[in-house]
Amino acid sequence: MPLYDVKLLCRSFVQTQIYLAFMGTVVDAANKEANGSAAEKKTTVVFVLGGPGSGKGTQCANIVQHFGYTHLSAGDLLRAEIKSGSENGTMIQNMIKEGKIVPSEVTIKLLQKAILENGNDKFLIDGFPRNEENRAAFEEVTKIEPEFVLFFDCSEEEMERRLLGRNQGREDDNIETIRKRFKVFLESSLPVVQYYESKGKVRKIDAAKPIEEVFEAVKAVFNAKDEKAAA
Ligand SMILES: Nc1ncnc2c1ncn2[C@@H]1O[C@H](COP(=O)(O)OP(=O)(O)O)[C@@H](O)[C@H]1O
Ligand SMILES: Nc1ccn([C@@H]2O[C@H](COP(=O)(O)OP(=O)(O)O)[C@@H](O)[C@H]2O)c(=O)n1
Ligand SMILES: [Mg+2]
Repeated sequence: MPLYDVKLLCRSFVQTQIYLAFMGTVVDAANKEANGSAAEKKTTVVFVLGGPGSGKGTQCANIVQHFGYTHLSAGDLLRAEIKSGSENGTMIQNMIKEGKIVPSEVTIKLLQKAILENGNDKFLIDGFPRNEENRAAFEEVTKIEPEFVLFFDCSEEEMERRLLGRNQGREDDNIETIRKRFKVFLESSLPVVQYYESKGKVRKIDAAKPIEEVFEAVKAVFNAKDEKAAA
């Protein structure tokens, strides 16, 4: 091969390498964006907390209809993970049956995936954070601070009545597990509500009232947020 052709070949090889290296960087950047943390995507998060049976899921469905949020229930995500046959399935199932809180790492991964896969930018996160570990780890991993915390306040007596009548075939809606869940709520979840209270973020709702009346109070909270944003 003439020397000239060899030089040309070498030059085109080098150019191809530079091009590939450049494209690699572009692809890396695109991947980083796709897999990036939930905070990189501008997200509004409202935590929906309250004891088991206080009406979180019921009211979240109403909020979705009226205010365009996406509802992410930590409990629903964990139950879906059991059904999917994941390697964590048995561990999650055992913890739910005992009313215990699943390690944050597992729940946060599910929440983060759901946020990133969704086109919406505002989320109701229902039943999370349920303890201090949930709260701190979510903040650390996602860097997301909740806009506010909707807290459904209801007596144990009323919550117990509702859970025993829920009829969704849940393995944890039996009196033995319900008592354990109430204990976990008082000992581990209420301190999280108190933490956000100290930051002025809690919007407390009287959840013992009928569904429609509770939703009137919920609407007032979201309307006030929208008015504040428009001002
Ligand atoms: N305000 C309410 N009054 C009476 N029953 C309610 C009320 N809100 C919800 N329920 C019923 O109570 C049960 C528990 O509600 P749910 O929304 O699943 O609560 P949570 O998600 O907080 O456990 C359901 O059967 C639901 O239909
Ligand atoms: N952040 C969370 C939320 C739920 N869970 C588990 O899932 C169970 C059911 O949660 P849920 O939010 O669906 O229950 P409800 O409060 O809606 O009745 C809890 O009792 C926990 O065992 C958890 O481990 N961590
Ligand atoms: Mg629920």
